[in-house]
Amino acid sequence: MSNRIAFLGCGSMNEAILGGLLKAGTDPGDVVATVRRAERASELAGRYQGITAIAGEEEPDNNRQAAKGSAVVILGVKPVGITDLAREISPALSPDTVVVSVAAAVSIAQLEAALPAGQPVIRTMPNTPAKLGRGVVSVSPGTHCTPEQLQLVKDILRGAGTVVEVPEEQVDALSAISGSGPAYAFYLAEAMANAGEELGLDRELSLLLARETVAGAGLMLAEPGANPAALRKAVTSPNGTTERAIATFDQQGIPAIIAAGAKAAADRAAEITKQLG
Ligand SMILES: NC(=O)C1=CN([C@@H]2O[C@H](COP(=O)(O)OP(=O)(O)OC[C@H]3O[C@@H](n4cnc5c(N)ncnc54)[C@H](O)[C@@H]3O)[C@@H](O)[C@H]2O)C=CC1
Ligand SMILES: O=C(O)[C@@H]1CCC=N1
Repeated sequence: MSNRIAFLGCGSMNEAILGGLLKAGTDPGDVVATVRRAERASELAGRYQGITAIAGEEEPDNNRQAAKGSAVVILGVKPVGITDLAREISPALSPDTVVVSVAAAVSIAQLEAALPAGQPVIRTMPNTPAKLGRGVVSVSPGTHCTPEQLQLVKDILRGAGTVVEVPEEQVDALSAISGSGPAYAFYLAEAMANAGEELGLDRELSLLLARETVAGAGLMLAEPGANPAALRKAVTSPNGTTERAIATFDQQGIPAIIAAGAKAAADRAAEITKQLG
């Protein structure tokens, strides 16, 4: 078996994983990516020198070509298209190719039903900081995935960030925190930038302050053993300005609002799973 990794459907998420893996030292010669449009294939091939990118509008069997002979294929299309893609590549898969899905809400059972009997499958839930090697990626092995195959995929995904193994029942909850979570952090930065403007700062300055502050705080959180509550307390002088801000957030119910948002994300995943039935 080769070392080849195929990224089928290389949009935001699969490109982020691909970027993280290359940054961590994966040989670009071992990477093949498929997309729909030729323009996007050229963009990827230009950005990541040495990979192969094949556009469906030029080579309609691009996904099968890429899957054939690959050790691992990573399905990165939208949930609604993923079982069709699995069926499409089935004739090109060797029995020991590990099929990895990054799709939210698509169950291992749904994936396995669309693939040849006995095909090893791993359901994952990554996030976009994978691009910098700072993502979180969950793995949940399917029925036919051996411990060695799971280890191989964990070792590969480590290039994208922290790998955690979770039972499939926990993926929707995990997705509501780490899968969607980067968007929550960016949303906070947007809201802070707007707040600064309302306080009279220039738009550009306010955006710079918000970006650098959220990024700097993120780096502190990334230090080993970091505790968000302790870090927050270190900024909060007794009877000072931060204390007043946090008290206002608490009074206005921000923690409950965040919990409600996360629950809505997890509920939506369950709803999509049912719809895809
Ligand atoms: N964007 C994110 O932060 C995260 C996304 N995901 C999952 O990743 C998957 C993809 O999401 P995004 O990357 O955001 O979407 P996207 O739309 O950016 O990427 C999908 C890509 O697949 C291509 N594509 C569609 N059908 C194709 C086919 N038959 N053959 C080849 N290429 C095809 C599209 O042209 C597009 O470039 C979804 O299933 C989503 O649930 C999971 C975690 C986080
Ligand atoms: O919004 C979504 O459905 C995907 C899954 C987690 C992040 N993005």
